[in-house]
Amino acid sequence: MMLVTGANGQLGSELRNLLGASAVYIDRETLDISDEAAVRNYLKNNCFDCIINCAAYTAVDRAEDEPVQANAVNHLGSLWLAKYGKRIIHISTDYVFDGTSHVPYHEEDKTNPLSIYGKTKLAGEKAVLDYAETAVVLRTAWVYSPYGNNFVKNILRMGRTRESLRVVSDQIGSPTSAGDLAKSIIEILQQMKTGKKDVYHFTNEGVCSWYDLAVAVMDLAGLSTPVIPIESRDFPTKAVRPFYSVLSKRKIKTHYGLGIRHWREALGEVIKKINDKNH
Ligand SMILES: NC(=O)C1=CN([C@@H]2O[C@H](COP(=O)(O)OP(=O)(O)OC[C@H]3O[C@@H](n4cnc5c(N)ncnc54)[C@H](OP(=O)(O)O)[C@@H]3O)[C@@H](O)[C@H]2O)C=CC1
Ligand SMILES: Cc1cn([C@H]2C[C@H](O)[C@@H](COP(=O)(O)OP(=O)(O)O[C@H]3O[C@@H](C)C(=O)[C@@H](O)[C@H]3O)O2)c(=O)[nH]c1=O
Repeated sequence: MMLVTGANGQLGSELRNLLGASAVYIDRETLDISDEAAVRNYLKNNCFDCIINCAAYTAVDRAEDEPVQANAVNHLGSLWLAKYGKRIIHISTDYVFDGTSHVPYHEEDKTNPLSIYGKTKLAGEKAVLDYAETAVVLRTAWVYSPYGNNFVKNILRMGRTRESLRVVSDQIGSPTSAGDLAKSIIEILQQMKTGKKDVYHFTNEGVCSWYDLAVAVMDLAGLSTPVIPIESRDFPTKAVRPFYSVLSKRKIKTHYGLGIRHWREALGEVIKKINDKNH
C-alpha cells in the first residue's frame, strides 16, 4: 500500500486518479507533515510500501514573508517523512537552480535557489537523501492541472475576464502536466531499487516562456484576448524566479525508459478537461 501526502493538491489529485485503491490519500487535516511527533506516530501505526510526498508549501511569493512556515513543510516535513517512512518518492522543483545556465540543467549541476521557496525545497531534497533508506527525488517544473491553483487556470480565468494580459517573456522553462508527472511516478514506483537514493528530472518535452505558455492557453481555449509580452522587471514579484530553468530529462529517460510528450499536446488535453468541468 502506498501513502500519498498533499492528496488534495494538483499532483495528489492526479495520483488518486491513477492509483485508486492501492494508496491511502492524506492531506493536512489528517496529518500535518511538519509535526514530527504526528508523523512518527502515524507511520508507526500505519505501514506503507512507499510514501509519495506531494505535500508542500507552494505559494512562491508568500513564502518570502513566511520563511519559517515554508521551511516547516518543505524542509522539515520532508525530513520527518523520510526519517520515519524509509522509502519515499519526493517531489522537488526547478526553482532550486538560479537560472544562469543557457543549457538544460542536469541532476548534479550546482544548485543556487533564488527564493525562500527554492531554498526550503532544496533543504527538503537534502534531508530526504540524508534520512531515507530508499529515495527518488523527482524535480519538476511549471506544473498545471484541472485541480487546485496554477498558472494555466489563472491565465484562463483572466483571459475570460480581462481585455488583455501582460505576461513575462524572459523566463524560460518547461510546463508539466500533473497527470503526465503522476504517470512517470507510477513508472518509477514499479522500478525503484531498495537501498538506492537518487535525483531525477521530469517535465514535459519542449521549452517556452510564460508568455508563450499564456499564448498557447488562449489559442487552445479558443480565446482571442491579446497577450502582451513583457520583461520580468515590468512585473515585479516578491520572490525572484530563475530566468532559465529547463531541466534535462536524459537521466530519467535512460534509467526508466520513459516516453515523454510535448508540453503543448499535454496542455491541450488539460484545457479540454478544464472546459468540460466548467460546462
Ligand atoms: N506547482 C508547481 O508548479 C510545481 C510544484 N512542484 C512540487 O510538486 C509537488 C506537488 O505540487 P502541487 O501538487 O502543485 O502542489 P499543491 O500546492 O497543489 O498541493 C500541495 C498540497 O500540500 C498540502 N500541504 C501543505 N502544507 C501541508 C502540511 N503541513 N501537511 C500536509 N499537507 C500540506 C496542501 O494542503 P493545503 O491546501 O491545506 O495547504 C496541498 O493540498 C510539491 O512538492 C511542489 O513543491 C515542483 C515544481 C512545480
Ligand atoms: C499571473 C501572471 C504571472 N506572470 C509571471 C509572474 C512570474 O514571473 C511567472 C510565473 O507566474 P506564477 O507566479 O503563476 O508561477 P510560480 O508560482 O512562480 O510557478 C512556480 O510554482 C512553483 C511551485 C514551482 O515549483 C515552479 O516550478 C513554478 O511552477 O509569470 C505574468 O507575467 N503575468 C501574469 O498575469
